[in-house]
Amino acid sequence: MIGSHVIGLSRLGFKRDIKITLEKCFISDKNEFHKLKDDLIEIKKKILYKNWLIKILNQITYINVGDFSLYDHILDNIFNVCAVPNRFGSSLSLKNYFNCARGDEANQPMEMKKWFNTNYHYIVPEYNIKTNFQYNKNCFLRKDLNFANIFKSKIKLIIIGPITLLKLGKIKDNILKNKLFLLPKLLESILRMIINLCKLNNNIKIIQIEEPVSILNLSKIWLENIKNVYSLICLYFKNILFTTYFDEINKNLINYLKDIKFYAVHVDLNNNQENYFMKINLKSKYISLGLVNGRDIWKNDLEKSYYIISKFNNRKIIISTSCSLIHSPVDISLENKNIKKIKYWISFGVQKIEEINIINKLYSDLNSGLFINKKFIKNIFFIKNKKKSKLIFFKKVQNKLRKICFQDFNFRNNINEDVHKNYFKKNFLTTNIGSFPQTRKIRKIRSDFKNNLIEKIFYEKLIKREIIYILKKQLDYRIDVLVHGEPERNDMVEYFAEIINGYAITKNGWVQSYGSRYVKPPIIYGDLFLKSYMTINWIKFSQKFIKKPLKGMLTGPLTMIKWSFIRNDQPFYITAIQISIILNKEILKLERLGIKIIQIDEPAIREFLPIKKNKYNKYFNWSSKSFLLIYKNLKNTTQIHTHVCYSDFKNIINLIDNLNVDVISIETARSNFDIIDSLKRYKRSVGLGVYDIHTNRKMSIDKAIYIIKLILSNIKKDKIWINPDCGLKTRKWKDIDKSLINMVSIKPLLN
Ligand code: MET
Ligand SMILES: [Zn+2]
Repeated sequence: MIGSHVIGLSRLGFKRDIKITLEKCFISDKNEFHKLKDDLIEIKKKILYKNWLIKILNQITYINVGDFSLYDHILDNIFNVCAVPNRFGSSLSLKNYFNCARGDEANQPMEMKKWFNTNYHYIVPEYNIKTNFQYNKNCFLRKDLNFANIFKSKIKLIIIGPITLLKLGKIKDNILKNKLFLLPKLLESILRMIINLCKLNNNIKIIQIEEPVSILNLSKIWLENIKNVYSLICLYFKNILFTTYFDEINKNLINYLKDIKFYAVHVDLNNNQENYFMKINLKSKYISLGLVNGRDIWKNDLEKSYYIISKFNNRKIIISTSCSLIHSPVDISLENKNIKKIKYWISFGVQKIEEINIINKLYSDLNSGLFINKKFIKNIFFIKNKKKSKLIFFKKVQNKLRKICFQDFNFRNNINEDVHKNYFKKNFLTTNIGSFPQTRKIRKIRSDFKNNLIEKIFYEKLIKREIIYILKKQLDYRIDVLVHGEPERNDMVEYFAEIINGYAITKNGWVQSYGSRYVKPPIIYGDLFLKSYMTINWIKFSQKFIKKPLKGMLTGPLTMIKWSFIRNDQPFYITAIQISIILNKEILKLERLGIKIIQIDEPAIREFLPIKKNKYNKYFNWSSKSFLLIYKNLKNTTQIHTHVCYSDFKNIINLIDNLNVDVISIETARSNFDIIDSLKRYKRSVGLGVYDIHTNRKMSIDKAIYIIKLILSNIKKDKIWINPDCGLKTRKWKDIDKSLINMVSIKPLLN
């Protein structure tokens, strides 16, 4: 058998075992915390134990220590080297670890950011001139290593490399000019840590140092430093597994690394990248092939994997997942009838580990017993079965796709601005982004209906009652353009996915988003088409009750894809176009109903941006095309809004411009000067998200006015709308009442 390993494993437990205790810890006082802590550690041990056992049962060469985290692995690594931000003091306790992640009475939490192009958020390290790295002798790794001794297995120690730890961090003072200044001390602490941990447990046979920043554009000075750091590390340690994932390693970096004697270099073969990696010439003894995709949910095509391996026949190889399995749900065997029809095409985390075992056996001994051959044959069967399944291909959809031509992309070139102005004559129009508080009552109505406890008619009656309440509230606040409030939607993507054919919803397919927050992305498995209209019923009803304009509310194709698991048998953009065709039908129906404004949310538009700059244009091209298709045959008098949930749109301002929407609503509550600058180039209307809905604090009138006045230097007042910076579903009525009154009250102060 050749060697095998798994880059990382899910930390949720099979049934989100850790969530409840974790969340209790977040809100507990000192005494309670003390008691809860022991429970938490017990749960963690159970999860670790199961994770190790799965690997052992599947004959994976190494069990992992260092891939578990109670909140986030970057935060763990910050604690490993004592880089706690000053405002949280120097304590390395678990309580302080949670304080850093969640904030405490006095301090803002550390920032979170999306982990490369995934939906996982990591905690952003903070540095300043005084950051004093040291090896934390009580780091979590130590305890986990002790515990791992119950198995006598070979251990793979996992840490985040010093370059990634620095590069992803933020400088928090005005003195430190260059993060690389901190590198020597950081490197020293990491070396000390590895030496100490290896002394502690001599089952550590291999050290996975993750440097995902290797896929980014790196300046010469960073490249030189990576070379120096790893030359030194590999001088001390002969068993370093240099680990990259998500994309190709930066070409220039390969030159810098070519003489370093790594034990192995791990590469992600997820996107047909084998040809790229076949050619790279590194001195590592082994190449670790990330064959089993850690980011999708499809069965590995074992035949294809075998073929890829054969291309590397001049190298010594180890077999692995492309990246950590935290991006994939835990175990398909927990699924019930919801995805019964497609279950045999799917692999979640546990099944992916089994696949590594099969690939390994296949490769090592083609004549291995009947058992494995059986699994291989079964795999070939299911892969073939999927390729021609009637569940996937629908002639009607395929025909529509084939017929799409240039004229179908409505560029909205001849928008009549005067018509738009005639509907809404005032400057600084106010509106909302869509959702309103999801009260316990609303959730119960939905879950009762789902569990067949109430009839459809009754369910609709109850939801309509909620809509009326939300509409009345907005009239009280004197909002100009109203929304129905989305009480029928749990999660916006899941809501639409339930209605669209070709989508499946899992029961337990949870994936960590951050800390104790998990998401359950629906699965797109086949051609997408509508079973019925998706929003019309609710909008039609709402419209009857008000004279003021009502905004229709849809989710765009990019978000529908990015927040789902998608097909691996066709490119993204084909799936996007299928969604756009559906949205087109819906939007035309809304127009026919007399809805004059329609919002198509695209909160994931930025997350989709490829990692490599040279892929930006391709993304801009297909994503804007799919958006323009939604407007096919739409009148130019219907006003289109979109909403994105972040302010950092420096790199995508051109893309947003190409969507040809009339109004884009963005987050400005935590505004910085970057947005104001970016807006200089933007010629259309902008909805300013002046109310920060991510905290339960009341909206500040002064701050909002200050920001709007700054923005007025770049955008005319008849192009400015005022709104919260996202939907209000996570807020309570008592929080939003005052804030929305405040929001409307700033209008007269601006005119
Ligand atoms: C994550 S963006 C959310 C937009 C959606 N319309 C809402 O208001 O909830
Ligand atoms: Zn949003």
